[in-house]
Amino acid sequence: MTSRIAILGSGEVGSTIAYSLILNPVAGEILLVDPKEDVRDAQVQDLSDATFHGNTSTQVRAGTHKEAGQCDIVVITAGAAQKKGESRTDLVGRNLKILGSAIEDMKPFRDDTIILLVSNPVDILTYFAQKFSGLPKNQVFGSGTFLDSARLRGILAEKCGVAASSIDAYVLGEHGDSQMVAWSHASVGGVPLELALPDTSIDKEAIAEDTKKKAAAIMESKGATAFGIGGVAASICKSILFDQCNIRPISHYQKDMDVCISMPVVLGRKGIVRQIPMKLNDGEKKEVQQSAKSLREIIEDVEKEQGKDGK
Ligand SMILES: NC(=O)C1=CN([C@@H]2O[C@H](COP(=O)(O)OP(=O)(O)OC[C@H]3O[C@@H](n4cnc5c(N)ncnc54)[C@H](O)[C@@H]3O)[C@@H](O)[C@H]2O)C=CC1
Ligand SMILES: CC(=O)C(=O)O
Repeated sequence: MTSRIAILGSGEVGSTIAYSLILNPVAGEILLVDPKEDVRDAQVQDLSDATFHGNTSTQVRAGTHKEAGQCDIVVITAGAAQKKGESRTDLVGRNLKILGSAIEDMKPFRDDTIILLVSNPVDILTYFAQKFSGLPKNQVFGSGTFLDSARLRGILAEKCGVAASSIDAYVLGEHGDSQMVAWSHASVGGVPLELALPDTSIDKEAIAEDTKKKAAAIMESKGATAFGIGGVAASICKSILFDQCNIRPISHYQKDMDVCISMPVVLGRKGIVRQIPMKLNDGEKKEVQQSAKSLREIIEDVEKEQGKDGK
């Protein structure tokens, strides 16, 4: 059977994810779902023109929320993006409302549908998407700090003169201001960073800060980010549909803290197969807990304002 990916939101991010999925074919069909029908249809036409390069059999068409609920993967990019000076968490009120109504419109879901959250604040929306959808928690997760980790590797690669693909380094916690870098696990070619690059001076604090601020720096000049998340979301979809069992830092439910934050997991056809336990040092553990705490406070504020169900 043809695999199908629905993308909710056909704006900057949704259309770029669709484009990445066409260039690196992952699914037979991509459905774009957006209440702005004129924009959606124009994106379908434009993207269809990109399917003629001979390397893809992917079809793109407009779809409904109901059809999305029956797809293999639903990628949610619906909602507002940050304006200059706004943080991701400033979007919570606007985007939670959109998320709630979009999920109701998609019901009933196929039992094995996977929901990938991209809209911000992605960790908070992932938490509520799990509640709203009623799907198993391993099937509802967010792109989280996979994008930040890619940014970190890119910066490290440039500083060290090593290919980014040879660097293993994770940003964990919130996809946002309280994120942290798990330096104790950073390695180059499997060798701890300091051992592998003894002559390279690395200002870890500055690198972590540049990684965190990269989205804001891009937005300052071009108003939005899209290509990075386009590649990241398409790669997540590929890990799922091809059952690749890649290890990725993805936002998912943490029972002990009752939040969704990013830690490394194995990603396969059923979604999150399992978490990879990381032996963080005491300082890093504290940073992750602090990050989770800041998200828990936002969740509690939302629940206080809108009732326990967040709607
Ligand atoms: N997680 C990540 O790493 C990243 C997340 N983002 C987030 O992605 C989101 C989308 O950003 P852009 O595409 O730039 O915004 P955009 O404004 O270009 O597009 C959003 C689209 O969502 C549509 N929409 C609204 N309600 C909908 C519904 N119920 N169903 C389907 N579609 C609906 C709108 O009509 C609009 O076309 C933002 O929240 C942004 O912060 C952006 C970049 C990276
Ligand atoms: C906008 C956003 O979340 C990012 O580019 O990281």
